[in-house]
Amino acid sequence: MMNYIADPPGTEPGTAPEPAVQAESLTVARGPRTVLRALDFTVPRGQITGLLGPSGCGKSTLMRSIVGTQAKVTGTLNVLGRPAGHPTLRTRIGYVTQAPSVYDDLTVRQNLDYFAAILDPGRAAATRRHDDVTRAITDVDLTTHADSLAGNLSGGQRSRVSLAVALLGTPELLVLDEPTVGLDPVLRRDLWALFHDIAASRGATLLISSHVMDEAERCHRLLLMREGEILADDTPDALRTATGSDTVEAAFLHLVDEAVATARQKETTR
Ligand SMILES: Nc1ncnc2c1ncn2[C@@H]1O[C@H](COP(=O)(O)OP(=O)(O)OP(=O)(O)O)[C@@H](O)[C@H]1O
Repeated sequence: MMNYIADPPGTEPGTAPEPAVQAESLTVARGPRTVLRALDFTVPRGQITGLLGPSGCGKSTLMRSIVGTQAKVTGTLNVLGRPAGHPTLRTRIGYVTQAPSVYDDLTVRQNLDYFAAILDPGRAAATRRHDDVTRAITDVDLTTHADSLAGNLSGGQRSRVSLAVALLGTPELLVLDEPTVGLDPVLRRDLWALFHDIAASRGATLLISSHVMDEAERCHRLLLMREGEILADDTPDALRTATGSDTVEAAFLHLVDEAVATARQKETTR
């Protein structure tokens, strides 16, 4: 069962804002296995936090827990001041899964119209929806493809349609699961510029997973994961300095070696 922490002291106007995500002893089982083990971390508001770690370490499971679609979650997990999965969070969070979730037989604009109508139903909302859809298509640079069938787009363009869906309704928290996989370097650079613009101009919080370590350098903060645990929770600069490394990749490898050595030491002293 999940617990809920009431707003911590210090959230009055003029004091530090509460984090976008706050986890204590967050544990998740998938099938017979515990895939996230007693995680404690926070995701600060208005910044880009990168969730980095090797394939299978639990990044998607952590993201699914935050957006409220993961079963068997225990411990405490607060999102935007509510327990994860709370119905009022639905329109406040944008979530992009690894597989683009778009309808191939609809155009880009029709896909967005459809999802916008689900988010904000009713005839009176039609004008608002039209504006939201046009803005989201512009944000992801698909204006010239607005009337193309999604099924005729490239993989990268389809990923951007999914991202545009997540941008509908101007969410406060964007959870993006490996949004740049398979994209060419120019598109990756442009998407990261868009992520920074969303954080800076709208004050949105972005949690972005990747296993490409050079993308870590583009984040304000990093959560480095390995085998269901968080190895480090800090800024790229602080991680490089603490480990005496030139890159985040080298810092990550340093931390992995340290974790393996500590585990071995524990084994031998048992
Ligand atoms: N449906 C499932 N049932 C049981 N175990 C699962 C299921 N999905 C994932 N797992 C296991 O949970 C662990 C974490 O998986 P998860 O998809 O969260 O990792 P990830 O870090 O996102 O990996 P990737 O980078 O490859 O997407 C893995 O060991 C995986 O085998």
